[in-house]
Amino acid sequence: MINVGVLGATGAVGQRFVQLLADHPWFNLQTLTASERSAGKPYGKVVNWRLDAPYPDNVSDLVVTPTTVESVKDCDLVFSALPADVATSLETEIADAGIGVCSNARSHRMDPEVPLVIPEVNPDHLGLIDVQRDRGRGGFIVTNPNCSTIVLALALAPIRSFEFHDVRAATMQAISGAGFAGVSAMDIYDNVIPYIGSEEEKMETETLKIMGKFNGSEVIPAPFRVSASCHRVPVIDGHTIAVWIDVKEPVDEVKKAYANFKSPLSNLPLQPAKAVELLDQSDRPQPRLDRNRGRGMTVSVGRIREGLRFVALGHNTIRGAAGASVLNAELICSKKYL
Ligand SMILES: NC(=O)C1=CN([C@@H]2O[C@H](COP(=O)(O)OP(=O)(O)OC[C@H]3O[C@@H](n4cnc5c(N)ncnc54)[C@H](OP(=O)(O)O)[C@@H]3O)[C@@H](O)[C@H]2O)C=CC1
Ligand SMILES: N[C@@H](CC(=O)OP(=O)(O)O)C(=O)O
Repeated sequence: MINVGVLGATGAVGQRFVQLLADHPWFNLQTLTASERSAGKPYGKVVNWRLDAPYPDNVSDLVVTPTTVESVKDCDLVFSALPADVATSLETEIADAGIGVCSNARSHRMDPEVPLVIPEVNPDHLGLIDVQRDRGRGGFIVTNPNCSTIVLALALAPIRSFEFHDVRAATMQAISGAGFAGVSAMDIYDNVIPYIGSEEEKMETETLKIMGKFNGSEVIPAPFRVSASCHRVPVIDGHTIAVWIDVKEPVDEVKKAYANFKSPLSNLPLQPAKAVELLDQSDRPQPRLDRNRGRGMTVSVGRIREGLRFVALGHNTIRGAAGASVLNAELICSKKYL
């Protein structure tokens, strides 16, 4: 078993980590950190469990520690669900202290030596761990993408061998993406908010890094353009994206590419049977009906029409956050980086 901790374990993403790690076959969840407000008390006493999944009783007695390097010194690997302003320096210090960091935070995603990984799309980018180690780092930082970016990149993966230059995406993003205290009921009820700070820029840059080529020392970004428009909608979980892309192949051929898409992974505990699932019904995917496919790890694609146009959907705090990080960690272990 690999000893792991969760940084920011009481938050929206932190709780998802705890849910996914409490009974994980490879990882022994031994450390939970949060802010000074929560530190020193048993997790069961400070966490306000708000997931639609049972609370894992076996973590109740773990005493929450402050979020410091010292707190995680006995861990082999930590999962970070920290606010980005806290994550930036702390994740660096933890990795420099010899511990692996799988982070959800945006802080290091675009650092040239940090892999930004989706296991089914760019597993080879983990080679950047060697680049970090070659310059003397004992541990490593590996990141997963922004929650909208990961849905878009997985939806593009089955058609990446077709020629295209221009991807346009309009998101409809769930309120859980903003954290528990993120959007008030007065703001979101009966409403759509057509602005999510920096989200469009993240989709436009992260997608190109993920779908870029790793040449052994750096990632050369993919040569197409992404243009995004991001919107918050009154959905609890599940980000939906309408996509337009200048693929010239006929719809039937595109559908075949989705139907035939095979994940390159095998035997990772959290990998879904289908990373991308093509839905035939004319009114799918829908967040309430489709976000939990593959235990929240499957991205659903539907409404493929000439143009080329389609709709993609993924669970933003599972495939878009904690689940993405845990799958990255499983890949890291299977590649013997840990
Ligand atoms: N991949 C993705 O796209 C996604 C990434 N995220 C990212 O994940 C991170 C967490 O998001 P979310 O769970 O929504 O946030 P929350 O606000 O719900 O939770 C924040 C967590 O960090 C802790 N924390 C807050 N301030 C400090 C501090 N100064 N020092 C130590 N710990 C602190 C909190 O502890 P306490 O309870 O004690 O306050 C809590 O455990 C963010 O970086 C966010 O951007 C989020 C969603 C999707
Ligand atoms: N911005 C995302 C969640 C998030 O925190 O993203 P990031 O980790 O890229 O900052 C959302 O609102 O749904």
